[in-house]
Amino acid sequence: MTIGGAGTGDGDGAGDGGEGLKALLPQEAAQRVQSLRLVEGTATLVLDASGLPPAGRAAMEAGVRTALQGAPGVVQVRVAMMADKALDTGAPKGPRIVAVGSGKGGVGKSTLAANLAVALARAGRRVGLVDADIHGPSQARLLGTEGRRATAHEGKLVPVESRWGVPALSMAHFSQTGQAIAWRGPKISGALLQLVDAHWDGAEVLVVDLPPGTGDVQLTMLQRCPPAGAVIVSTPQDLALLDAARAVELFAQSKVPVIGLVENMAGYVCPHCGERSDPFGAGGAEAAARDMGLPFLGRIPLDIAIRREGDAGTPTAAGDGPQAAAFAELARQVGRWLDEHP
Ligand SMILES: Nc1ncnc2c1ncn2[C@@H]1O[C@H](COP(=O)(O)OP(=O)(O)OP(=O)(O)O)[C@@H](O)[C@H]1O
Repeated sequence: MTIGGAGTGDGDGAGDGGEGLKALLPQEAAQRVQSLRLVEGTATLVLDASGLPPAGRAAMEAGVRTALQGAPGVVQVRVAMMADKALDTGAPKGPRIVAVGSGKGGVGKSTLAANLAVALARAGRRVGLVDADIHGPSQARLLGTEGRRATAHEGKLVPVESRWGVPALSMAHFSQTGQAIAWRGPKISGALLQLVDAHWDGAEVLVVDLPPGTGDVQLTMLQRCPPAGAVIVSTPQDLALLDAARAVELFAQSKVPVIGLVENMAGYVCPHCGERSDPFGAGGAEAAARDMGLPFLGRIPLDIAIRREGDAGTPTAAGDGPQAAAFAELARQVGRWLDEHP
């Protein structure tokens, strides 16, 4: 398990099958490689674009694509151009972003993002929520804003208010419930930027619920609106933890600090007697966090009430039970991290 490995440890920035490819790049691009990986036909590059004007960035990206197209083993090329925030005039300005990510789908990342946002708001923070899961949005349901439509004002979107003190934007606020959104590449990136660069007036934190994995949305986010930090969600099983390590690596390669790892569905709470058991084992995520040198932010149990309240649009964190307290504790840690990393 490596963190940042190829991009930060060995000095040449290439790894996981990327060494040979780096030699094919135009010299200036090769010097700016922060990480380069080739996994199952997809070459993923992160380049340092500090100081380059927009036209220079576009030209460098085009040069990289041309150089790698048709190279041995390469089916697809993904390029993220990272710029020093002070120099990046293209990045939307606004609240600080806390990205909530996972390596794998279905681990409860959206549930966690919604409850984290509500718990931060309850703790007195001004917070907004972006549902960056463009293909499978779920935040409108989780916050009880299904069927509501986002509006626009002076060319920017106006978030939809929820009952929980958390305004939100989701593709579900634009499409019919259940309608699939079959967008790809640039269209997805454009949608994400509009959701982030909206009228988040006065919000200090924007919780962004990322889709699972390491695709276009993640790369756009890292490139155009880099998060202040990331929270990674995993279930306790080994396989989920391996995927979580990949998500951690993506952020680490892009120099986005990982605030910590949260274990969701940790232990089962019996709805009848309230007793807790551990069908998937205990302590896996905490040990994985330790191995990766990351803070462990706590456990949220598998509790049928969390699913029921999520489906009903009344987030658990807005209530008073033990699970609300668990989300409050998570929010306290994330809030403290933000205060300590201004
Ligand atoms: N701690 C929990 N206890 C009980 N049910 C949970 C818990 N966390 C999430 N769930 C339920 O698990 C299902 C998946 O959760 P969620 O949609 O938040 O996952 P996700 O990782 O965002 O999934 P996707 O990758 O599909 O977006 C939902 O039905 C949700 O209500």
